Formats: sequence, C-alpha cells, structure tokens
Amino acid sequence: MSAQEQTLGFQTEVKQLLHLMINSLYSNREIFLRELISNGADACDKLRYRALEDDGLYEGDADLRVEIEFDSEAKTVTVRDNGVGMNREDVIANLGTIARSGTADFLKQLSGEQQKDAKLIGQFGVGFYSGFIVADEVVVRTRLAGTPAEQGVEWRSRGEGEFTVADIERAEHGTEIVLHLKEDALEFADEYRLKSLVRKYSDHIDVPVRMPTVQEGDEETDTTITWETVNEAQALWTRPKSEISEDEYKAFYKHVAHDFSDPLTWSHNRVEGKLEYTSLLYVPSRAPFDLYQREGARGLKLYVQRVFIIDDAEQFLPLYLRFVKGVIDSNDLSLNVSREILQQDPQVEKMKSALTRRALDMLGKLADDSEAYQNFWNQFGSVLKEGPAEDYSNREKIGGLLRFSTTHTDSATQDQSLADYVGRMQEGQKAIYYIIADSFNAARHSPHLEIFRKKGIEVVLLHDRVDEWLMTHLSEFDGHQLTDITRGDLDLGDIDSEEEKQAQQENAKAREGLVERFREALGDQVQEVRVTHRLTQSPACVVLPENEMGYQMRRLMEAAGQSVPEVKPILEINPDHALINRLDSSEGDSFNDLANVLLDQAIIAEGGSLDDPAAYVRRLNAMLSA
Ligand SMILES: Nc1ncnc2c1ncn2[C@@H]1O[C@H](COP(=O)(O)OP(=O)(O)OP(=O)(O)O)[C@@H](O)[C@H]1O
Repeated sequence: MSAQEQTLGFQTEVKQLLHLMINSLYSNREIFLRELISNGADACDKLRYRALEDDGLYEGDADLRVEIEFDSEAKTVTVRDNGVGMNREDVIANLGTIARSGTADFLKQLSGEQQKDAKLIGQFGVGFYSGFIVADEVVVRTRLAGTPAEQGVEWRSRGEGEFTVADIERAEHGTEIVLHLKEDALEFADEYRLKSLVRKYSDHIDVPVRMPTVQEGDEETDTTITWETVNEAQALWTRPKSEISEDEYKAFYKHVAHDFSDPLTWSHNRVEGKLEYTSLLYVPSRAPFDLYQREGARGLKLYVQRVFIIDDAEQFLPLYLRFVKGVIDSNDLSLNVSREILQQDPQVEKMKSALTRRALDMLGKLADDSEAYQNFWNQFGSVLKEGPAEDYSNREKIGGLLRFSTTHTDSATQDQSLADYVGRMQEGQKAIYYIIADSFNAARHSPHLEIFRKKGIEVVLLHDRVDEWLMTHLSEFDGHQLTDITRGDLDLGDIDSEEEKQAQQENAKAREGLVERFREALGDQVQEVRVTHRLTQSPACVVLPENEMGYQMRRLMEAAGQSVPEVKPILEINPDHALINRLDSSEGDSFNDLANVLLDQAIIAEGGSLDDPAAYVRRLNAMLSA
C-alpha cells in the first residue's frame, strides 16, 4: 500500500455526471482527448503565468508541452503535461467534486434519453471526467510545480463511486493521466487515430502537443525516442484572418469554450494605434446551464502578449453579453495585471466599450441570416434584454437586435424586430405600442387589444419576466416612443379621426351619471372610473396610472420578498356594451354586485389576483341564479 492511501467517495453530482456521460456520449466519445489536452494546455498556461513572478517554478524545464503516448499491449493512452500540476488538496477538490453552483438542479433535468441528455451535457461541459467514456480505470499522477518530489499524488478510480489518493514520489511537476481503455475503445490505442484527433481538435492551441516515435535499437544502437510535435502549436488568434479556415475557428472555439457544438458566429480583429490588442469573440449556439447563475463562468480569456493571464475576465464585456466567449490578447497591459488592477484601469474601460460595440455589430451581422439569428435569440434573447438597462449608451443598437412576438404574426415565437414594426406603422401612428402580461396568451387575449385589432394597429406582445424591466429602460426606438397600452389615457394620435374623437367625448358625457354610480359602488377599490374607447367586445378593463409600477414587476418584487405599495387601478367601462346598458337600468344591490363583478373580471383578465375571490364567486353565483 502506498503512503497515506485514502479512499473517498465522489460527490453525488459527480456520480450522476459520470453515469450520464458514459451513457449519453458514446457516439461522441473521441472528445475525451480534446478535453484532456485542453486541461493540459490550461495547466501549462497557468504555470507560465505563475512563473512570471518566480521562474524557479519551471524547475529547469520551461519548455511547456503536452505529450500523448499509447501502449496497445497494456491498452492504455496517456496524456501528460508539464504544467502547474496539483497537490493533494487540489486533487481531492478538482477530481472528486464539482464546485459549480446550480449543478444539482441541472442534473435533475436529465431524462435518461440519450440524445436529449447528450445535448444537456453539452451545456455543462464534460472536462476531466470524460476520460471515463473510454476508460474503465483512470490513474492520475501529478505534482504541483515548486513543491518537493515527495509531494506527488496519485489518484485512481474506476469511475464507480469512489476514488483513492495516495502520496507518491514524482520527479517531474505537472500531470500525467493514464487511461486504461475499455475493451470497446481499443481503437484509441493507435498512432494514426490519435494524431488525427490531435490535429482535428488541438492544432490551434499554442502549447505543442507531441507524440513519440520509437526507433527500436539493435545490437549496435540503443532504442531512441524522438518526439514529434503533432499540432501546429501557434495560437490561432495571432495568425492572419485570411489564413484561418472556418474549421480552424470552430475547433478553437471548442477549446476555449469547452463546448462541443459549433459556434454560431465569430469576429476576429486586430486593433492597432493607441491601444493594441487582438480579440476573437464567439457566439455559442447553445446557452450554458448556468447562464442565469450569478457566479456562472463568463467573459473572455485574457492574454497579455500571448501569455495567458486569467479566465473569465469579466471586465471586458458587460453582463448582458456574458454569453460571448473568446480571447483577448493585449500588448499594452502589464504582465502582472490582476483582476483588481483590471477593474480600475482606464484602458480596460476603453477596450470594454470597443469590444461591446464589436460584439453588438457581430450580432447585427448574424441577424442577416434569420434562421441563425432566431437560434441565437431563442438561446440568449432574454439575456440581451438586460442590455438597455445596463448599457444606456448602446440602447438604440440593442433595441435593433431585440425580437418580439407581436399581433402581426400572433405567434409566441419572438421573431419580429422593432424595425419590422416601424416599417408596418400606419399613417399618423407615432408610437410603438406594447402590452405586458404573464403569458403569451394573456397578452394576446387582453381586452386592451380590442381597439387595436379593430383598427389594424400592431401591438408588441410582451410576456418574458424581464420585459417590464426592459421597457422601463427602452423608452424609444428610431424616434418613436414605446407606449404601454394598459397605462394612462389612450391617445391614438392622428389615427383617430376628428369625428371619432368627438363621438368619444359625447359618449363619455352621456354616461357621466353612470360613471358616478360606479364610483360610489366601488368606493376605494379603484382610483378612478371612466368611459373607455379601448374596448369593442369586453364590458370593462383596468388601466394603470402612467407612472405606476406594472403588475409584472410587482409580482417579481413580491416573490423576492419585497413589499410593494398597493396600487389602485383605474376602471374603464365600455359605453357600447350590453352589460353596461343593463347596469344603467339596475339599482341597489344588483347594481352593486354587477359593478363589483365587472371590476373583478377586468382584474382577472389582466392576470391579476383578487383580494377577495370568494366574494366574487358568491356575487357571480347570485347573479347566475337570479
Ligand atoms: N492536467 C491538469 N493539470 C492541472 N490541473 C488540472 C488538470 N486537469 C484538470 N485539472 C484541474 O481540475 C479541475 C477540473 O477539471 P475539469 O476538466 O473537470 O473541469 P474544468 O476544466 O474546470 O471545466 P470544463 O472543462 O468543464 O470547462 C480544473 O479546473 C483544474 O483545476
């Protein structure tokens, strides 16, 4: 038994992930090699960064590299790096647990259906554990650079629930991963196969990936091993755009993003002048599972003069573009910059605004391909909707990238742009009209739409949780005000003719007495009662005062445990409706009941909840049995 051997159980999440991976990624299993090479290259990047301060960490071996070997008799494939390595504590934490928050919830969605789960796991990223797709035992030997040789660690596991760690002596720093191949995965113990996979997946990373060629010795010569670098080993972003193929861009994306789907689009630029940097930004085709987790990974990888500095450099893009992945390589920042310094550096602020514009332009271009853009929108639209609030100066640009459901298509698919809407505006129409509700159907069937449908005026139908938040910050687009049709007075501007306006006024006058009786019957349940011209089919609707917080936002805040001031609605009644006419001729309790029922119904139609639902039911039943 080796020194200090310890057997530990995997965290539950790891067990679930392993099970899922082995079952769902069978047809994709070659990706294990890319994942292990990526980890090795990342470990080299980390060592290079730490060695900036202390080059003793190289221990005399500054030639950073990843090596791959196989042994078809022993049925093993080995991936080795001379990067930063791990100590015992790191090994237990990194190769026994998953520290990303939201993992347990993510894993709950798994269904056991191979295809569906393979997609889901793509959102998660597979990493180190992917070794178990092809191996029935994995052995890791590692030592943290700069620690004594006795502090090496060996980790082994059959991927079945537990792993062991033991102290070992290890002369080299860095990590070696030995995969004991499953019987059905022996194809990977093959030189040609491994080389072609390295070229396919790892050509573009700047760490060399090498494989040995063994020259068997004879009586006179010794056996010699020569190492051949198999990948191109030139950082992709440093090469001229014209020389990079689409496939190379895609492969590099998979390395930086740890994703195994292709990206939707990318933008590669070299900026010269006062600030010099290269950026390579990608839009993924799928949202990661933790897109809405505050601590979820985001941002870009930062390099300074080709030396990797940090992952998740969130300072270079605003939060609403957190789905963008990629690399920035700056010539101006100092090599020992830290996250704290980045936060205060005015150069970083300038780069951030340039990169933000670049990312928005990239999305603008993507929008030329409506199918690809729809894919983008379905994945990331609700994140982009955070944009106008976060980035006021770009709100017009972001406004142009938004997509909505509208009454034009009457479909829940959000595929209409505000520019499309403006192109269809009626003569005399000044505003862009919208309605916010809790669901698409509640929006689409709201009584507030009646007059708009009658007049053929398009209305944007909003039903995402962020929509009200969005609309409080996006007040205008292309010179047109965005107007909530459920608030304040309805003014259709020049669309209503003079005669119509006059008729409305006369109608209101004729019903003054009725309106007064309503006010008395409803008391302080309402702020105001008035005659409406919004409705053609419904008897009544509720309207919010112009500057009042909307129902959606109120419910969000209430759900978050915040107290919100009570708001009293304005009740508007349709003077042409039969029920209203009937009310005009009823008195006493029956007037009272009907007025209350009308108010309650209007609130329900708006998706609101009643203060006293039992009273509503009682009144309605009384009326039905009368
Ligand atoms: N070759 C290696 N050298 C040093 N550390 C490693 C190596 N491989 C893995 N690790 C450590 O183990 C951690 C977990 O690796 P894993 O591949 O599971 O996830 P990840 O690389 O963090 O995330 P993902 O690959 O899903 O983006 C890494 O973050 C790293 O700290």
